Amino acid sequence: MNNRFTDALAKADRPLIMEIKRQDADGRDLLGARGVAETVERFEAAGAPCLSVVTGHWFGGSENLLKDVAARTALPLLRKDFITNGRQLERTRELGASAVLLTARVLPATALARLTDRALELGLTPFVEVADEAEVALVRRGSACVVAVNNKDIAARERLPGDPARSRTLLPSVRSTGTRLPVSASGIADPVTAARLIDEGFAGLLIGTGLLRAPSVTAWCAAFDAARKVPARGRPGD
Ligand SMILES: O=P(O)(O)OC[C@@H](O)[C@@H](O)c1c[nH]c2ccccc12
Repeated sequence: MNNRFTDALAKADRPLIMEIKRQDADGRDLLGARGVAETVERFEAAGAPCLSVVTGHWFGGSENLLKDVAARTALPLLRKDFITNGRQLERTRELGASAVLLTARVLPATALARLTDRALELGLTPFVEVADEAEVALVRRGSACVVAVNNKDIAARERLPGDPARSRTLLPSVRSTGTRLPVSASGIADPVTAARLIDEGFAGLLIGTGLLRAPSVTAWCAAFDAARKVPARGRPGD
């Protein structure tokens, strides 16, 4: 099985899944003059272990964006979209991703189970996003998945601010799914909040807007490293 995404995240000193997203949920541009090429370079230079690419049209994404990013980097890629069928999973692999978002909030339980199995069959890591206890209970084959708590509400199209307290509350049950990679996702902009989530036991964080709007990704990461109680080993640039 292809575990490139999970291996890279598990080994990372700075376990930040940096996200490339064209627009926020209100249609405001997030890439600016930098465009895709420079954004990928900035994230790679900051030592990202893997990247997330939003192909969902709510956020200005497309399959071409994933193709474009895959052509520019060898880092493992997560595709973020609203996946509902097996054909989209096959396409995700063809486009060069090694992990795929499955959103518990928008999928019937049977579909979530079927898509988890199919993703694993195809060698894709399911990145299962949950927002409450009932959704955590739907996760299957957790030990083969990344299980991520979404701090924002996808049903409100992520227009409301995120609340990292949701991640804290759900961490014990997320762990009980068997995942070795609990992740906190969305609405994390401040490096000190990010550091606390890692100190509290999250194996990774998924950050889009916060890093895309940061004047310097390197400076953001330095502030994150400095705020961590357990320092990262052998950081790039040390
Ligand atoms: O930009 P943020 O607040 O850091 O959020 C990132 C990510 O979690 C968000 O883009 C996202 C969460 N669920 C999704 C579903 C589809 C597309 C995108 C998403």
